[in-house]
Amino acid sequence: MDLNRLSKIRQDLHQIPELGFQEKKTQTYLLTVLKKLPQEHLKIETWRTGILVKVIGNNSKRVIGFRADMDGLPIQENTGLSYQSKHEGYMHACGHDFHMTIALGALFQLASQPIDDDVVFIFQPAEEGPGGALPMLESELFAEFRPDYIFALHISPELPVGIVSSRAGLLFANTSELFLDFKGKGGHAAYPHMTDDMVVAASTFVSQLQQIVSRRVDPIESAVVTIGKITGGTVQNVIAEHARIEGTIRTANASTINKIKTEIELFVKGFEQSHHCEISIDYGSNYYQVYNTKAYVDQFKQIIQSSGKAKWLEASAAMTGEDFGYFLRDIPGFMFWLGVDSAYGLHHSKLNPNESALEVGMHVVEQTIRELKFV
Ligand SMILES: CC(=O)N[C@@H](CCC[C@H](N)C(=O)O)C(=O)O
Repeated sequence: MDLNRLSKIRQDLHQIPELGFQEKKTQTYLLTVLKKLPQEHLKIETWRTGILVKVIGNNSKRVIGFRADMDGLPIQENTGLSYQSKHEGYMHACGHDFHMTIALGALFQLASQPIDDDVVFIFQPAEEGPGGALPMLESELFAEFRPDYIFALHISPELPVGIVSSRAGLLFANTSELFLDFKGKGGHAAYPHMTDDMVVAASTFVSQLQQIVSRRVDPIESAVVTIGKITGGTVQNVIAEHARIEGTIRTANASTINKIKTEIELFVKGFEQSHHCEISIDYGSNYYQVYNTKAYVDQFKQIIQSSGKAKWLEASAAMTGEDFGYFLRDIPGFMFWLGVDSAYGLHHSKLNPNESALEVGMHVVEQTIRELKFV
């Protein structure tokens, strides 16, 4: 598949970002493209809003898996591009339009010229939340497609086009969402002493919460608590009876996340007393770390270094989360970063990846499928 075709697919997908498990238009679009491919080697099944596609090998003994995530984010796009999102308030700001396009490109190449083994392309919903990987992995349908090794990519705006980057072991963090609802007595703006003011309570809580990372977690461990959203109150001259904060916890070690949760719960108990309020905690969805299998990363690095299509860069572990970690907990494999050179990063309303990276990604995925040996 050439760059023009890849670019057309990517721009079509870019215009229809949908949230996790709502990827209906995306699924329909992908199925339409898939139906145009030579069908004799393909087995296509849908799972919720996702799709599993097997390219049946010439003489199959094993199965190779490649996963692409499908969902967008609740972000208002601000790129000014001619193919900007048509879904007001939603954007492919994490590159999943790129991931799906690259998967389709590699699938097209493989369907035209299959290898001996079967290759499964996994179009997985809901990576940003609430998490599609774990329920898909546990589904009866997935058992029919289950690969013997699996890999995936994520775009990296910070890296130039042509760079491929990964590492053995930990690549992405353990994550847990964090939702806290504050309830207390509201009232007239002029009589604060007769209220409990949940806006003051929640904002105090947010700044003190950071001390859990700085004073309760061993500094040798890595941890992040980010609050990305705070809401509360109804109007400017009424003291709020409700506020809500929404965030995420990230740690390099799976056990540290439990330590942080215990500390948050202790802190909440004391805070409820001192601020005369009730706080409910919801941890939302939790993702297991992305931990790459060394034997596969070592081979992948060799393939990249001898490919002439891309350059290798040894990665550092990052605090990003990915439910692909659940696939890697069960099935050996790896994830890698693909350079797309954007001045604005992941989850930014101006993210604008360079489309020439689509071709690099497609070649790297196809070549890896053709050359990587099972270990
Ligand atoms: C690659 C990436 O950006 N992934 C997301 C995953 C989010 C999981 C969940 N909603 C959470 O916030 O914990 C990320 O924000 O790292």
